[in-house]
Amino acid sequence: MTTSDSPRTVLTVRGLSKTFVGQKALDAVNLELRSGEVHALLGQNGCGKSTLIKCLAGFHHPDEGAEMTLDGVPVTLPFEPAQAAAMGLVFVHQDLGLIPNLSITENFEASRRYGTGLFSRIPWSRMRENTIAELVLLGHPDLDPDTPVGRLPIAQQTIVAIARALSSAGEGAKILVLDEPTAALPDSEAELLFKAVRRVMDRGVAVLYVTHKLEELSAFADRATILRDGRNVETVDIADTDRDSLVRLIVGREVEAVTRAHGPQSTGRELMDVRGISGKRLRDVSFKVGAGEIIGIAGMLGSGRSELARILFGAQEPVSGTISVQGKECRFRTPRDAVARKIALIPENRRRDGGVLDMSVGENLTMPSIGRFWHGVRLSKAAERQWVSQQIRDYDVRPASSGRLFRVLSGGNQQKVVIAKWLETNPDIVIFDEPVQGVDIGARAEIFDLISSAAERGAAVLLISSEIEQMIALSHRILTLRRGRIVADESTTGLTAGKVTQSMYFDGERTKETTQ
Ligand SMILES: Nc1ncnc2c1ncn2[C@@H]1O[C@H](COP(=O)(O)OP(=O)(O)OP(=O)(O)O)[C@@H](O)[C@H]1O
Repeated sequence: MTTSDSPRTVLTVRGLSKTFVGQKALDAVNLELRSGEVHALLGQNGCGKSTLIKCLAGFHHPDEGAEMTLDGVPVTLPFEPAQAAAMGLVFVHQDLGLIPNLSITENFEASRRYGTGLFSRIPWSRMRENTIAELVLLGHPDLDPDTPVGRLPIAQQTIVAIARALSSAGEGAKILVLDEPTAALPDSEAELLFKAVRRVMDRGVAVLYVTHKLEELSAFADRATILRDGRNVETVDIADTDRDSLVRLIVGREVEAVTRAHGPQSTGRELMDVRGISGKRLRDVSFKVGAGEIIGIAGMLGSGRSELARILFGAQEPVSGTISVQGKECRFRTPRDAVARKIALIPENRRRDGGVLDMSVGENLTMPSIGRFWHGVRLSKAAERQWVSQQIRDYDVRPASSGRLFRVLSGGNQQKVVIAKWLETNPDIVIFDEPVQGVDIGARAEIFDLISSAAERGAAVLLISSEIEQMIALSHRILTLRRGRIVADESTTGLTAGKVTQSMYFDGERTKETTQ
């Protein structure tokens, strides 16, 4: 807590339940937020964090019987999103909702006037001044309000989204809710965001902060409320609670920290040879990967990591260079070509690229493996059902229901479905792009096991991740990309996260965002 005033209770929520068809997502949840605190909301995937936030935002209406006060005054439930904003509750979701081609000022204005005659008779100079004022309050006088937001690094885009949300609050912001703002940020950029949020706390705003990254909490959060299966477990002071205790409260059992999980080194059988690949960002990228080998790929956002994944999976054609699989040169025009060569990609953006939102969990799981249930001209529905139930159990997808739409699964459970669906095709080469983004502390360990087992089974694994320490723990080698080029290719024996981070950023001239 950094504010000098003694904290007051800003928000109380008592007995809040939310029932969806066939499922109680929240069961009599209580929450109390104080002015000037960062209050973490923690829990496993599917425990109800987003549902609670959406109830606070007026997006979901809670079941009858809940009570809420704001600054001691009872709030009439349910309310609509516009009322939430007018009461001073502001939200920054993982999808920041910014329009990349518009300037910072235009993004501020777009959110304010959305639906009421966009850009008609706008006093631009005043708008620009207001935008600058809001950015200055967050400690960013350096941000030019005329810059298109798509050109900013993600940390600064998040700061713009926070500034915009704060500026949109009717009576002034009382509560800022941040839903996993660091999920897509490399650890090295998170501090920039924390600094901005500390300034928000200094204004006496209560910050409700959802994260799965427990290591962030000690430097940043004051208290945490932990949910499990839609119910309160406990509210704790972070300063008095060590990491192991937090994990126990979240998961309900001990979870081993990631150990160095290297299985046997490459068997020496080369599976893929990438030579001189260039693309929009990539420049002359070459490497080989063998059966049983895990290669970690490090790099800042924009370094070309995800472009590399797309090219190797046939989702983008390279400008030049060759890809050979098991000694045979291949030209991938579409992902179908790559799948035919037994390549799988677990993509970064699972909602957009990973699963079909309006198909069921079962249909998503069987999509790439459907061939195994055809016996001649007959599709064995019973065998398919049995297989789907088995996958749901093996990958611990919650709730364990094959008929549920992929769209309504929590983020981490969507990720488990996408991983299951691809690993069950028995790929020779698997590319994981940020596989544990948004995944809870218990399921992370399971996903790391799945990555190791894929290599132990003889697959070649490419692991793109912003979590450098864990990537070193799992991989045999790390390739570091900077501005589209491989700048380091190192064995992980004795390699430190500091050294990798330095290669990611440092080329004599530190990038602007890391020096502020
Ligand atoms: N619109 C909906 N219809 C039906 N069920 C839903 C809906 N939205 C959420 N759920 C269910 O409610 C439960 C809580 O989901 P929620 O998204 O709140 O979890 P979460 O704690 O935010 O998870 P994560 O950490 O993975 O984001 C889940 O079982 C989810 O499937």
